[in-house]
Amino acid sequence: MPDDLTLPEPVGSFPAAGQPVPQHWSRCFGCGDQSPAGMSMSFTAGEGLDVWGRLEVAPRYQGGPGVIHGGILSTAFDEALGMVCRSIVDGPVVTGHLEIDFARPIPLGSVLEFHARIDGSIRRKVYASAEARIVEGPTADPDVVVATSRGLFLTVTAEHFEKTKDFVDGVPERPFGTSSI
Ligand SMILES: CCCCCCCC(=O)SCCNC(=O)CCNC(=O)[C@H](O)C(C)(C)COP(=O)(O)OP(=O)(O)OC[C@H]1O[C@@H](n2cnc3c(N)ncnc32)[C@H](O)[C@@H]1OP(=O)(O)O
Repeated sequence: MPDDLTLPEPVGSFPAAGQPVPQHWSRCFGCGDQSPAGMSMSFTAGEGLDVWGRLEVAPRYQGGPGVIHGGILSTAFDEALGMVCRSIVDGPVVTGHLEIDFARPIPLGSVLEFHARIDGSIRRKVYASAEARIVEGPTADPDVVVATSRGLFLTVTAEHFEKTKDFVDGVPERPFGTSSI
């Protein structure tokens, strides 16, 4: 992480603490309510430049026997880190770099809570980090961090999605948020 990062003020469009952070795109696999095969993650604004996220670990997310697939967990972190970028960016962002540390097995049937925060930004780059805890399920322990993540997100303009908008899956009824097409 660069050592000349700054911590901007929150943007006016970001919800107040404790309020839901809306999906950024209804067809998003991570958070969209028009993505039937998706993960339906939900998010709440934190007290500062942070968000809380929730994922129910469905049986279809299985990787090894009885545990979440690492790619699913990575997707959840991608979503959580992208969501927290909305606290300081009033426009689309995309993932440039994503790191995950898998600390503990996560059984199917768990409910994961994610806490993501802004570490700083410079130019178009936003650095964010997050951790996950199991808050419901067979091995729930809110004091144990089961995985952590760091990511770099780049602000982009609407033109970023221009080349792919013809490939949108379905007709979105509710296009809104930072990466609406
Ligand atoms: C609310 C939103 C929630 C979203 C959740 C889900 C998010 C996603 O999954 S998005 C999908 C996955 N990501 C993508 O498809 C992005 C694909 N990649 C790209 O389009 C491009 O590489 C992109 C936009 C990231 C960067 O390209 P470009 O805009 O040309 O940036 P570029 O000018 O090269 O670099 C800008 C800066 O970022 C840095 N940078 C770019 N990529 C990286 C990288 N991978 N690692 C480190 N630094 C990088 C550059 O070094 C440069 O830094 P500096 O300002 O210090 O010179």
